[in-house]
Amino acid sequence: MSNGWGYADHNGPEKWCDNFPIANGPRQSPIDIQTSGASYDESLKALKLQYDPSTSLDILNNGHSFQVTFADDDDSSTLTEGPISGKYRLKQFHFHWGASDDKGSEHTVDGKCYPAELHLVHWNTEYPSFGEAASKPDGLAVVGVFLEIGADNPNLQKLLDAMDAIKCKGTQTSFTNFDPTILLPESLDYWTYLGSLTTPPLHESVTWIVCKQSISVSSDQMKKFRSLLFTADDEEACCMVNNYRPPQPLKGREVRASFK
Ligand SMILES: NS(=O)(=O)c1ccc(NC(=S)OCCc2ccsc2)cc1
Ligand SMILES: [Zn+2]
Repeated sequence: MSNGWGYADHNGPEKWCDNFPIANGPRQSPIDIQTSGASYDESLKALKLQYDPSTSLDILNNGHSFQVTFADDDDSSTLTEGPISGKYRLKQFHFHWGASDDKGSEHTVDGKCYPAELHLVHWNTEYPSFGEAASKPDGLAVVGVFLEIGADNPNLQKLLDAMDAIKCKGTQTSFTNFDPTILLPESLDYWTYLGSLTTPPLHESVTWIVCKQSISVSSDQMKKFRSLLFTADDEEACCMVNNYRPPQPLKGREVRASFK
């Protein structure tokens, strides 16, 4: 059985450098965002997220998280402005979460962990495809949104309802007419820095855009995330929890804030 990467002791973040030496590179993600070290940059524009719900295709358990994939063969769902130049197309969104409500996010803020983090993954249309863009220094832009324990979030319900159909690794189901805009917080104030994919292949190709404001999720809704499995239906069941990489060294990078 291939010993692919994962989040267990034998194949987790501390072992990724064995097969992906960039894991110890100069611009790895996530990071701890130390708010006192973030500098306000008045030249940063507001994020412009324009998503067409008809581009949502399906929801997949890929054995590391669950992701909703979007048609990206035209500019129907894009990210522009913000810290980036040009136009980036939405490819997919997914989440990272913990085994309990006290952990689960990848980025942290002054050492604070959140129970989950949403990543909206976009690729630079300067390049012909996601796969081409994924290895370029300006190839990707990921918008990160923290989930914080509070009231039930009705905007997560369609995702939660689909989870019964994608319990095991490799399962997927149609997931159409979904507008990811409903997952964004009211304020789009953000921190931004140059980083990487937070899972192998860990390409240092991501402009990270982390929203300051979180969205809510209830403890019960988090339990539904934790009902997913890392494993396929013919394997011993292993709950999909703690699928997050811990913060990585900043190595002198600048973190800018779009807000005072
Ligand atoms: N957690 S993350 O947002 O940094 C993030 C986003 C995408 C991916 N990887 C994807 S979508 O890979 C698709 C396969 C691929 C193709 C070229 S490089 C990887 C990994 C981590
Ligand atoms: Zn992610």
